[in-house]
Amino acid sequence: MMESDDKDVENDESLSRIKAEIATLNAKLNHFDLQRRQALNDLLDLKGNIRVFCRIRPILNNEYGHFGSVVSSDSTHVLLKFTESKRKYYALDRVFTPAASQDEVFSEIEPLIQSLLDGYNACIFAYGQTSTGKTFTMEGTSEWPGIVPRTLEELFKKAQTSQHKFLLEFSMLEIYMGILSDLLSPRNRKTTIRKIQSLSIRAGPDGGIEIENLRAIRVNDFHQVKQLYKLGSRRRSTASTNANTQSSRSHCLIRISLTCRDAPQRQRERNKLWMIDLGGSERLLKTQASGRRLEEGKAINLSLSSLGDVISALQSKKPHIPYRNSKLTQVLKDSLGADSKTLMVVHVSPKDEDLCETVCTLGFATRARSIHLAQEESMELRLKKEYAIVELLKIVKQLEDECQEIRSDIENLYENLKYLTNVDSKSFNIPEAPQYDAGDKKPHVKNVKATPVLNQPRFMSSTACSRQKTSSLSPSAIKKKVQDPPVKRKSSSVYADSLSSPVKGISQSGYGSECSMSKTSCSNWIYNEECQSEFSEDSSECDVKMVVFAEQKKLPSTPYLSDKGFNRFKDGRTEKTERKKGLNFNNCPCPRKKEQTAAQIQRTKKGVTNAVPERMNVNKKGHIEMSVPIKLHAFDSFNYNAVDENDLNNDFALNRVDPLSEQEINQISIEMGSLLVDETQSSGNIFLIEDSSGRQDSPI
Ligand SMILES: Nc1ncnc2c1ncn2[C@@H]1O[C@H](COP(=O)(O)OP(=O)(O)OP(=O)(O)O)[C@@H](O)[C@H]1O
Repeated sequence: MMESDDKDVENDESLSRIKAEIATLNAKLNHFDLQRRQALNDLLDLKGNIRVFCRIRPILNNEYGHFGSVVSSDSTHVLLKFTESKRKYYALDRVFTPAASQDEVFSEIEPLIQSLLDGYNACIFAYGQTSTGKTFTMEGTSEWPGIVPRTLEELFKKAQTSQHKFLLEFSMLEIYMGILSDLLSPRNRKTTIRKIQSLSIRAGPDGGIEIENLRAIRVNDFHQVKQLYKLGSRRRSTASTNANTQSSRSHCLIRISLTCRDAPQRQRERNKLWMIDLGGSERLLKTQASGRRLEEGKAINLSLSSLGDVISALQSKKPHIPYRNSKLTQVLKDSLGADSKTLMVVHVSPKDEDLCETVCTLGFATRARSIHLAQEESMELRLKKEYAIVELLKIVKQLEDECQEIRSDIENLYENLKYLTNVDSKSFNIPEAPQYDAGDKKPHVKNVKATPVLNQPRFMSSTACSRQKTSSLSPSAIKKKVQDPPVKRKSSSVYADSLSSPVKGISQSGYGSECSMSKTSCSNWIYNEECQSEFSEDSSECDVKMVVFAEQKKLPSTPYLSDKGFNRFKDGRTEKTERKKGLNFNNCPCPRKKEQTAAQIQRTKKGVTNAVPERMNVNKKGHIEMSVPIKLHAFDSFNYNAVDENDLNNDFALNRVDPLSEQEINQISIEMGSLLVDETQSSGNIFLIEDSSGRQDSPI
């Protein structure tokens, strides 16, 4: 008897000891997690809250013509070769060559995911001329999944291993000719765009933006979200155009809302990520679009122009941000600017004949990065910034490892509890975590040699002493040090690469001839001889005229570049070509806007806003959707717009998607011409259709 009592006491003591240890570790975890969060945010701030990448599309198998005028001169510059002597460099945050894999592109997106879990809003855009690979980058293929599926998968992985509970909701909508429609709403096969309810936008009680009646479907795992994404993608409006047989005719917006109630240290309780495959910018004259395609093109161009206006106004910290100019910018109002992170991947074509559109796209990209800031930044400051980024990356990695180690220690202790008591250890009441006193146990950032990102002269590299000094700084101190250089002071979100001479040298390039284009990008940028562009807030449709600049200075040649392009013929032969004296710029747009009368502006605006679309999901033949064999899954509830308070704190990780039984599936007629949610049969359930036809176009 005595022996058993002794054992009980011993057991109790062990239990209390383990519980106390768990509490201490929890406190330690919170402490390090907070530091990691701070370091990551500093890192992203330093990189810039609005980052712009460029992806050059590879030459496709069936493509022929002249190539070679668009090259990436290094990892942050694109070079356009207009003629032998006329070239222009564009600086971006990162340039992806035609050979870049989806993995490489995603590696730039990944840090953002942790930031999302930390409560920051984020937007990822794919921008570019039609057929340059926006959908490929965002959606990808089953073999090469793009940013959206990868981000969703990673987000779930991270949310599941986090010590906090997250509620994730998925929404998908498109903006087609100014009409907002829910891509996940229940529809029957005969639903046309006329019948689709156009969603309205309003300001929420907390000042955020709310889209009325947009479904926010709770998702518990990647499989669920994958089904929804597939459904929404199929419903998107696409059509065959001269430029692309499967051209997206709308902006497709995916929204993931994250809610976390048990992490007061998060930036906000509810935040969101937008992933947006923008409609392709087009030169309407070149595509020779007419009728509906023309109207679609105009609507896309108009809203892209408004997006450019907003990003530019945010970058230059204007007091007025013109969000109201388009539905697209209205929807994104609370997710652009402030502490939100924005990533824009602009896409360009490798073809010489698309060079004019490429100029426009890169003009848009440069504006989004805010060129005036780039010009102000000195080489010294840039080097400091690069160095600080390397240091912060190390700190973030170290803190992440630290947190991971603590998490596994906690898991082990819970296992011990379970062993001692034979009860599910998570149901134990662990005391409130005491404040963790870091003392001198703060994660020590080793004195790491700076890896110069640029080839800097030796005299500019840091000394052992200065490295020692910098490494011992806290993340915020590192950021501050870079932010507050002795000469100039600027805010963290506006760091942009400064460029040495080539940019200015080339800026006086002379390429000209009169031309006309849609206003999407070029018309809003008026280049002067310094290549400083002024921005026009007028987003109306207009023609533009080419300006002839003074003869440019000869550029120093770079080892990366070849003056030869090449032709690819229909029969597959290729031939190297000397660069011609000048490319044919007939009908080429140039970045100067032609004066427009008020009446003209009014007329064009009217033309766009009055257009009423007749159908949605139009396929090549003009039909809605297509017929495919399907499998059905049921979701437990469809209308998740209002989230139940109690649900938030309960089992987030439950798998709530139950496949329907064979019998149920048989009961449902699946001989339909579209992927639809049949309202008559659903009785509150959503039926998701999985394509079992082996089609290769689904992303995941
Ligand atoms: N990086 C790439 N690697 C391989 N193929 C690519 C790549 N980028 C684009 N493509 C291919 O180019 C074609 C056009 O791409 P996509 O449809 O993604 O263009 P888009 O910019 O979305 O066009 P739109 O604006 O008209 O919808 C597709 O066949 C796509 O598979």
